[in-house]
Order: sequence, then C-alpha cells, then structure tokens
Amino acid sequence: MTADSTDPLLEVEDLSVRYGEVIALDRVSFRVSPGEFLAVLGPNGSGKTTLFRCILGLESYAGTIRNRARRVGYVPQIKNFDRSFPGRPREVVISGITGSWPARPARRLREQARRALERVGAGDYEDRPLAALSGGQLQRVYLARALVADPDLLLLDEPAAGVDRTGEYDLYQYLETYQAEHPGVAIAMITHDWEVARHHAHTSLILNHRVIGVGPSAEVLTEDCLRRAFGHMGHAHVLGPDHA
Ligand SMILES: Nc1ncnc2c1ncn2[C@@H]1O[C@H](COP(=O)(O)OP(=O)(O)OP(=O)(O)O)[C@@H](O)[C@H]1O
Repeated sequence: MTADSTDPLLEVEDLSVRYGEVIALDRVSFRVSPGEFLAVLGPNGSGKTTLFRCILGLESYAGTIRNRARRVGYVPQIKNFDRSFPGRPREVVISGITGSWPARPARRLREQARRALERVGAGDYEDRPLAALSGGQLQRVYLARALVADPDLLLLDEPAAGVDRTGEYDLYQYLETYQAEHPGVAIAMITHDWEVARHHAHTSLILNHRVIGVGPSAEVLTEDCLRRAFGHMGHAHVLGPDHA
C-alpha cells in the first residue's frame, strides 16, 4: 500500500508496555495526521514519556506503531538534563544533523547549527557552556537540535517545564508559526497544562496508562476526563487478573 497525504503520519494500535508488574501502557491506540498538533496529558507516571520512547524505538512493546514520518525530532525533558555534561549549544545542534557528537565539525555544519540556533532565538549563546544556560535557554537549544534535521513529526516532552511565562508564550508562538510555515509537520507535545492544550493543540490524548480520552481538544478536555485521568494519581497501576 502506498502512503498519500491523507494517511495518518503516526498510527498507534493496542500499544502495551510493562515493567515487571507495572503496566506503563495498556492497549493504547490513537493516530496523528500531518499538520496536527496533539497534546498528551496525564498524571505523573501515567505513561506519557514511555509512549514517546516507544515511538522513538527506545522501548520494547506489544502492539503496533506505524510511523510514516521521514524524520522524527525529539525535545526531551530539560529538567532531567545533566548540567555537568561538557558541551556547547552548537555541538548539541550539530549532533542532531550528524547523529554523533562532533569532534571537529566542518564549517558547513557550524553554519547550519548557527542558523538553526538563531531561528529559535538562541544565537547569542551558541558557544556558551551548556552548564551556564538557564532552563529556557537549554530548551531552545534542544528545539533547534530537533528542527535542524527538518522533521515531519516533532515530539516535545514537557517543553515548558522550568521555563518562565514569557519563554513559554514564545515557545507556543514559535511552534504555531513553524507549523504554519511547514504545513505537513505534526507535533505531539506532553504537557501538564490543560489550558495550554485547550489553546494550542487541535487534539488531545489523555492518558492514565490507558486512553481516557482522545479527539478534538474542545471535546476531550472535560471535567469528567480530568477526574477520570487524575483521580487515581499516586496509586500504582499494577497487573490485574486479565494480564497475568
Ligand atoms: N525503565 C523503567 N523501569 C521500570 N519502570 C519504569 C521505567 N520507566 C518508566 N517506568 C514506570 O512506568 C510508569 C510510566 O512512566 P513514565 O515515565 O512513562 O510516566 P510519565 O507519564 O511520563 O510521568 P511524568 O509526568 O512524571 O514524567 C511509571 O510507573 C514509571 O515508574
């Protein structure tokens, strides 16, 4: 079967992941179309990052993932970043082009990285040690890294965590502009902020190990979904008799 522009970019069917007795994801299904902006919401430990790790091919899983994206850009959670890592923004971005850490990058790569950093407003600190950057600055560097490879699917894991209100506003403005300029690009973004999802995401996926709701944000982000998704916060979701 050949793909055309009306095909979903990403199809996830009955995706399940377990770590020992804990079910991180339980038969999760959804689709992402070209040009869509999907918010992924759910309480801490509900499987959101695990879902992204599966899409990136970093986890073993049961079920099916059909990913038709040519390239996937990924912005990890900045709050988990190891600040003792010896590197500079330019090198981070070049590693997004070459797939490896650059020892002596060619001039062409340095230029490409500089332009990518400038586009996200991070041109001023391209050569500063990563350890000296704020959370918001680091987040821009990783956004530049994700975009430099010209992805058609962009995965963002809580990109606004640790970023002030202005930085957060700038980020969403940037993503909206980017999508308008690159109409086929789909974005899936993990967020804890329902208002952000309501305002910026066409569609929302609410997870609590399984799908609590998925569809247009205005229809899915209801009080009932909020209660069902967050009502069990803090409780382990462990194997029941069905999964033994
Ligand atoms: N490598 C692992 N080994 C064992 N358990 C894991 C592993 N990774 C995740 N888990 C467990 O799987 C569940 C889902 O974790 P995950 O990180 O996907 O949640 P999350 O929704 O992204 O959480 P948060 O909002 O806190 O970032 C949790 O119970 C977590 O403890």
